Amino acid sequence: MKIFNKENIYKADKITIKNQNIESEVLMERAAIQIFGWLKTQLQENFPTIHLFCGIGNNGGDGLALARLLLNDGYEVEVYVVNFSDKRSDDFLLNLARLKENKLWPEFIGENSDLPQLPEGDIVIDAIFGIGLNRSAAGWIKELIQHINTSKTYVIAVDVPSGLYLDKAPDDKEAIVKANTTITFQFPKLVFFLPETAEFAGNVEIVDLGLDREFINTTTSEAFLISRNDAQRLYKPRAKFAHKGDFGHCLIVGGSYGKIGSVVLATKAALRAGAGKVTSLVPECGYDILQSTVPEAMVITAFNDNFLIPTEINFKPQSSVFGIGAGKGKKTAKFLEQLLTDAHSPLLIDADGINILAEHTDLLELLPEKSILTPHPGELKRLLGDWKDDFEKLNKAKDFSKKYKVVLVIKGAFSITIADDNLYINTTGNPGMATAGSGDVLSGIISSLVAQGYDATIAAVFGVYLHGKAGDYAAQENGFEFVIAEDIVNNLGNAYKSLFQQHPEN
Ligand SMILES: NC(=O)C1=CN([C@@H]2O[C@H](COP(=O)(O)OP(=O)(O)OC[C@H]3O[C@@H](n4cnc5c(N)ncnc54)[C@H](O)[C@@H]3O)[C@@H](O)[C@H]2O)[C@@H](O)CC1
Ligand SMILES: Nc1ncnc2c1ncn2[C@@H]1O[C@H](COP(=O)(O)OP(=O)(O)O)[C@@H](O)[C@H]1O
Ligand SMILES: [K+]
Repeated sequence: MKIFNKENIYKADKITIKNQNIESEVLMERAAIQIFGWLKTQLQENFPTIHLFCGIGNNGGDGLALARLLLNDGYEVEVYVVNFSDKRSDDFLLNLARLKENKLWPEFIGENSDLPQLPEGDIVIDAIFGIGLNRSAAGWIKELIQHINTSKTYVIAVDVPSGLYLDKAPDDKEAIVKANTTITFQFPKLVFFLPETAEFAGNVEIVDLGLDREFINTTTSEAFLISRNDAQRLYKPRAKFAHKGDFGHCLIVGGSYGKIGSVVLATKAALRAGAGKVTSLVPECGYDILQSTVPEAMVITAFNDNFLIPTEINFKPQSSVFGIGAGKGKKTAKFLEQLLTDAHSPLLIDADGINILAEHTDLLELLPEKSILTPHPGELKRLLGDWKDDFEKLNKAKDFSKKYKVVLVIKGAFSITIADDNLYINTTGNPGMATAGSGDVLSGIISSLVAQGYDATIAAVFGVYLHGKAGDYAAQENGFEFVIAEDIVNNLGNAYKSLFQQHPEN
């Protein structure tokens, strides 16, 4: 699903109004109807008091239209106009008049007003600012936002939590509504998925306003949210007469004394994700372990007991992983240099492989095009240096990916894959996956997809999706704490199957 920037969201509005030959207030009504429908479904037979805080732009207009729909359906509503300027939008004024026709006169609050009581258990609708925010909320508006945030109400943000910018980092985090749920219109917004700002949006619901399809389809965007529909399109079905040679040979290079388990996990993951053949290359101390825990894999060893040293590889894999559990000793770094120099296919570099690159930056120039790096934020920092906020981090990561022609996967909740100036944000996964070895599983999956012929960017995007989905299945039965990395491997089958189930279980 495309994530549009602010400019294109406004354009989509304009073009829809023109092509559907409607007034702008029709879109506002659609927006309000969608939120009303969502709220009604959630509340079922409950009728808590609903406090609606409406600004004076179109976000406020949405709030006023919603207040009318709720009122006419028998809900108890308290409507406040957050009266920060006299530049009211036309559709705000229209909906204010409609509300008054329905005999509801909102309370206007300003600099010297008392802040309304917000009893525990009530609902707050935040329609103060939407995408039109152009500076931080300050003064009494900030106080009002803090009043909402400290109340024990359930807060639903209309389109965007008020105070959050769409295209830059917040300059005052105290001046942003912390929503429990954000109901956003037509397009997901990037800031809802970035580590520093996701907490303000809470659960994100995307509702359809029927905006112009052709404009949406033909307008390019830099960022995409990857959900099931998107992942489904990436899947390559298997031919009836396929044989193992069709699904590539994946080489997993890693491990050191005490860290052979990482290679076991990645090897199993590569096999379960569908690679035709997998060979693992480990120091000699790993030989017996791998042969007994993963009999399906072939094993070769470096001529050293406890860590990897330069070793000749006498076959040409379709993909390779380097770095998991490898340590970053001098000889191991030399081996990475050898692999990079001799590479015939893209490499996936993870963990200590990334740490070696960060310490020997001359090796970066040797990365084969379309190689994949999968850092967690700590490893990314070693590679790129520090950043001041999420936007700077993404820009640095994009520059890096362009400079070295590689795919970067920034791991975490909502992992982000960066390639060719595009960002792909993953939606699967859960905190149960914050457990040792889950990154090793991801490396195995992505590299397996590359071996099977998936393009590197697609392998990364699809692999991250499947990994998260498998983690979701793993957590489903016994909760987050119980998940270990092996459970993610064991649920890969469920993750694949869920792509095509009519009603996936999660
Ligand atoms: N396609 C869509 O996405 C649709 C969007 N609509 C709504 O329209 C909203 C955008 O409306 P607007 O463009 O009117 O913008 P907003 O309603 O977000 O607010 C704009 C007003 O707030 C002022 N303002 C901004 N930051 C301020 C600050 N810190 N302190 C005081 N005043 C500040 C601006 O100068 C302007 O007057 C969307 O977020 C959404 O809620 C819907 O009405 C219909 C369709
Ligand atoms: N809270 C979370 N939500 C979703 N995914 C998560 C979460 N925490 C971790 N993960 C995923 O688990 C994996 C952890 O990888 P990593 O940090 O390299 O762990 P390790 O080095 O122990 O294998 C990543 O793919 C990451 O996206
Ligand atoms: K809002």
